[in-house]
Amino acid sequence: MTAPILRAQDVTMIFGGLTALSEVSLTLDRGQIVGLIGPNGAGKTTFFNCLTGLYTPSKGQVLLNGRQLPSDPAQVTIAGIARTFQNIRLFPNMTAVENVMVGRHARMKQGPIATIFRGPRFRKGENEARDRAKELLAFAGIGRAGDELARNLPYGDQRRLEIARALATDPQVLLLDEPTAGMNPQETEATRQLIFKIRDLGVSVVVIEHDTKFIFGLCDHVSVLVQGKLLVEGPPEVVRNDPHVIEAYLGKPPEEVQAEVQHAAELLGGHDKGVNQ
Ligand SMILES: Nc1ncnc2c1ncn2[C@@H]1O[C@H](COP(=O)(O)OP(=O)(O)OP(=O)(O)O)[C@@H](O)[C@H]1O
Repeated sequence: MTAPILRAQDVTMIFGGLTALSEVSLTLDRGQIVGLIGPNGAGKTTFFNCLTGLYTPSKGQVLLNGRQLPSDPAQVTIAGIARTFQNIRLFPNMTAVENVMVGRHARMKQGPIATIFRGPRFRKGENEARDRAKELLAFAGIGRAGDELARNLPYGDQRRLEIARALATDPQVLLLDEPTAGMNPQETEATRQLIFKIRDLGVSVVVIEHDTKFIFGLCDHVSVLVQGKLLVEGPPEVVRNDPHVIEAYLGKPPEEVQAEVQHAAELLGGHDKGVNQ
């Protein structure tokens, strides 16, 4: 068995008097898609921030390929972790291609002299970055939008553009924070297929989403955070039917939920179809 690509161990994050995360652990294997769900304020984005060097955990550690994560986000990108944000963060007045090229520059080795004088080596690097950006836009399904300003793109395409830009850094691990927020069902399904394609490239993915149906139809493994603590984790079919998870979402006590699940199973002739389908 190969070692996990990413391992967060007992990550705790305290802001003043508020414990936003308490001893949260997560293991991401190569080629795996892991989902992170939980109610508002559960600590999901804070956890991503700990995985990208934006926050240094108060306790615990994050290991990428068995090595301690750098504490600087730019170094984390170079080490192989890329992310998208809950609120889209594009350069609105740059074209789609230029936005992706910004991601590509994290990987380029242009020295300051080459950049200042814009010599042949600089131009070669820029041309390569542009070609790669176009490839990635096509991969993300928005190849036609290369010359459009980011701010003029439809919302769903902006989200895809963010993913293309993250991929331009050649990540081993991609963290997606609510990639389908605000999308219609067709865009959501297209995003699900895009994430499968990304996984097929060999990139391991962690996804935060409120849409549990999307998560259960996408992920190999799901972790549920509630009030900064890991409530349940496991395969989607196990997590989906866990009464504590249903309680966290529906606000009902586990016993009541269990009774409802039982009742529904009886009505369906003994076939438990699950509650969140
Ligand atoms: N920089 C910060 N300083 C102080 N408190 C913070 C900071 N960042 C997050 N928090 C607090 O930590 C808790 C977890 O927030 P976080 O944004 O991680 O939750 P979330 O699960 O991503 O929520 P949502 O689903 O609404 O995005 C919240 O109580 C939030 O107010």
